[in-house]
Amino acid sequence: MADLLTADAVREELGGLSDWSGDPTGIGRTVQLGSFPDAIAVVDRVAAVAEELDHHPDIDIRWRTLTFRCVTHSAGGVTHRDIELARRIDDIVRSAA
Ligand SMILES: C[C@H](O)[C@H](O)[C@H]1CNC2=NC(N)=NC(=O)C2=N1
Repeated sequence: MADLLTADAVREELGGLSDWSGDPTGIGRTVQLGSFPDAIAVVDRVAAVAEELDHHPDIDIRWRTLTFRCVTHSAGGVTHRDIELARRIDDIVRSAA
């Protein structure tokens, strides 16, 4: 489960995550919400999912723009846990947009 994905595997997974970019050192996406409270609400929902998965994204908050970065810190790179977290973040962003 904590196995590092190869560069090819990361590229392949990114093919199914059209808003994400990255490489084996990490994947990320940026999203702009309608307001600062809307952005914080998304962060709050992502926090709940991160706790559920016991896997946490790095989050940069700038007014209503959020940047998520997913990397498995303990493994030192991207694993399937990051891909799953990215999909769950997309679900939340989609329902907030
Ligand atoms: C003990 C617990 O599993 C951890 O320390 C988790 C928590 N969330 C985590 N999130 C991420 N992104 N990488 C980790 O290595 C990590 N470790």
